[in-house]
Amino acid sequence: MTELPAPGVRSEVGRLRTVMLHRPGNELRRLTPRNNDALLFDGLPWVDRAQAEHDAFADALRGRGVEVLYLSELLTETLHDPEARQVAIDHTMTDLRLGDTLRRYLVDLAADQGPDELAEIMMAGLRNDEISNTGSLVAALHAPDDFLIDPLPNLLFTRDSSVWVGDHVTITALAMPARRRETQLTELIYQFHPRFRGVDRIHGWDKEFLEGGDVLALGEGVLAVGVGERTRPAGAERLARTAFVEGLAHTVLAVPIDQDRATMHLDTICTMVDRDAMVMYPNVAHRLGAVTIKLDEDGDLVIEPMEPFLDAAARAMGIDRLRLIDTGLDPVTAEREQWDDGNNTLAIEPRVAIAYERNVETNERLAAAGIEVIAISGSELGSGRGGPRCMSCPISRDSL
Ligand SMILES: NC(=[NH2+])NCCC[C@H](N)C(=O)O
Repeated sequence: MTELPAPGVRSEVGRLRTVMLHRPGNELRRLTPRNNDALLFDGLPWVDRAQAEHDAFADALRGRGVEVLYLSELLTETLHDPEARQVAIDHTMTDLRLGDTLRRYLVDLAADQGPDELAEIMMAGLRNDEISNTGSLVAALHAPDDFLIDPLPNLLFTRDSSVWVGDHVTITALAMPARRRETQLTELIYQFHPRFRGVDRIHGWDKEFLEGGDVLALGEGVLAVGVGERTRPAGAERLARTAFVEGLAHTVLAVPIDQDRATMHLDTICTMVDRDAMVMYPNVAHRLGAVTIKLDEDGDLVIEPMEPFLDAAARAMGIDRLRLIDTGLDPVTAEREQWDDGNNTLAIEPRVAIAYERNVETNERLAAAGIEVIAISGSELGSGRGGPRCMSCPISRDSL
């Protein structure tokens, strides 16, 4: 039997061995023009096509020797464990909106389901017209198509709901109400799935907001954490302190980003494509700043004054210069391609990255800079505003 690659991620570009994806499922069929904004989608994806695009993404990874794990399969396998089932049901049903009668009904209903059906309820949610008479005022007064358990269409973006820092896994705390429940699922998987037995977990879904799309492993022991619409300063501070104390990092850069949908995570602005090179949204490249955080001998955080991100990053990484791949685009093209996740690439080894094909100009500039671009189509996947990096959670990468 061949050994499974040991879990652990210490860079953005080390050879990718294992990744967790989520093939979009019925949770996407829940999106309507009335709920898509709250559920953080800019349109209504054609689900069959989104699945086909996602299968092509997974094939591109497998074609390069990457092991693809699916969140839904891990979840279903996890739900074979009676203790995990109990925790899953308790967490899913804590919502105060339900009231005691409906909660009791739903707990019983959930307890009767097999692992597949229970996983499906946890991911795709439950509508009022999908259950029968409950004797609950809450159910009686809700419209038939109201959700009693909300669907999780953003599970697709596995980047955000957990992030490996060295050999520890971070259970993140997602800022938007539509995504909060996602990290209860990732916590369940990492806590109970046999594959992850013995793995140390840090942070937690009940902690300060911290999203994986904001966390970049710039190099061994160096993290950059975007702080903006999603990750809050307190979330970045807790991650920094924990990473120092656990010996997972020696330097953390906190990087303020605009609190806008277009720049919701640091990885919508920049991603690494080589040991010492990034592709970055040109409209912000030279005004991005960073605050360097370290730990002193007394165990106190040392927080340095703000300086240009590229300088702070190079110093922390111990290199002369962090190369910026200048996409040299005019500001309008740059803005369009940034919106379509042109800067959100997934490196599978140094100088090889997966990117959306639609960002023609950004991809040309990457190729001209010596980066092999594996282009995938994302016309439907992109309607949730996330690219290849957002749609992947690396579990194992080789050290550089
Ligand atoms: N790492 C990322 N950039 N993730 C993108 C997440 C997109 C998702 N619809 C959201 O709004 O949360």
